[in-house]
Amino acid sequence: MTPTVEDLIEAVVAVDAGAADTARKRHAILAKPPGSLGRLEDLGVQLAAIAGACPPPVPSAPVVVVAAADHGVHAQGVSDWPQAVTTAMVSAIAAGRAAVNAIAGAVGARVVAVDVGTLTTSALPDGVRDERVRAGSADLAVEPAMSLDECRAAVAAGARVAAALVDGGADLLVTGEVGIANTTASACLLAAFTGADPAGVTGKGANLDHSRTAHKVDVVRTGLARHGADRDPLGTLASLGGLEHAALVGVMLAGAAARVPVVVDGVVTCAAALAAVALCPELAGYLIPGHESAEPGGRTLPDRLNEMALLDLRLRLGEGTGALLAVPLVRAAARVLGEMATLDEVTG
Ligand SMILES: Cc1cc2ncn([C@H]3O[C@H](COP(=O)(O)O)[C@@H](O)[C@H]3O)c2cc1C
Ligand SMILES: O=C(O)c1cccnc1
Repeated sequence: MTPTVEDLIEAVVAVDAGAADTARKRHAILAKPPGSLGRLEDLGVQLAAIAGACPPPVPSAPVVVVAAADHGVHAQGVSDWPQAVTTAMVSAIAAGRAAVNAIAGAVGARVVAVDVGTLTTSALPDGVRDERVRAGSADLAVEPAMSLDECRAAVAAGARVAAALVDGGADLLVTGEVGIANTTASACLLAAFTGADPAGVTGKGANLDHSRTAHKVDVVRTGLARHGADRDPLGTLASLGGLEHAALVGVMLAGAAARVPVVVDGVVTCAAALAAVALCPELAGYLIPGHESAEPGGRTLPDRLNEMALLDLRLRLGEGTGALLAVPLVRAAARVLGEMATLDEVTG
């Protein structure tokens, strides 16, 4: 039976403060000046807290889940790309030819594409999981992007995929997405969940012409105004988010429920992460901000987690590319705790 959103939230337990403490103490006695591995030390502590063990396991089977969906808000002229590009990119990913595939290959991660709601009605390419809830979300500027039931179905779809991957041995989940116009929906979620002014979290996405960025901000304002301020997190996600955002919320919740770390990518996955943390505050301990997107909302999740992102490479693509590049850092942080000698051991 597919778990409900409430079941998923309930299944996430707080990370282990005792294991975190053990990791902090270990860092203090390893053969290095205490604190000298900086952000990597905090990451090691987080991995220990997630696993409930120090040293934490070194992830050996990372999987990037690329959730794909189309967006009705495209009708407002917020992206310079036709919606057909979403489906084209799903095919490219299935064929192993997208940026996410190249980078996943470089860091030893598996790529799993999940179609939660493209406009395509024909058969999906081999290897793409068909979890389509509906053919694209509605235009958030004029009506709720999804019904609550559709939103719940998309969360459940993502959770199903993540649970199956973890059952199959995945020990690090990496979030990715494609969906033309999804930076508009993301800006709505970022503004709704942080209280930021839309102008501060809305950017050019996939190179929207500069002259139309102000219009994109207006569309985000319209969506926020139409949605109302007093909705609960699931209502906010349904009204303003995309099907891929909802599916990624499910991936994050199911990953955390299985005590698997989840690496978050750029602004689109950050928007999903903020929705997920609003639904389930305990989830925050399982999220690793992989990189800081060059989009204006790039700092929202790191700020919410009170932690710097692992990388800043001026990336602004999505697909999971930035989060994947952080995978070697996650492995390194675990290896430091598991493999280094103590200062006493080396000085005899
Ligand atoms: C060829 C291509 C490949 C992509 N891969 C990721 N995105 C990224 O850009 C899109 C969001 O930007 P906007 O909101 O401006 O439409 C999403 O598909 C996102 O994953 C792409 C965009 C394009 C054009
Ligand atoms: O940071 C991102 O996730 C991003 C930026 C631009 C376009 N698509 C995604």
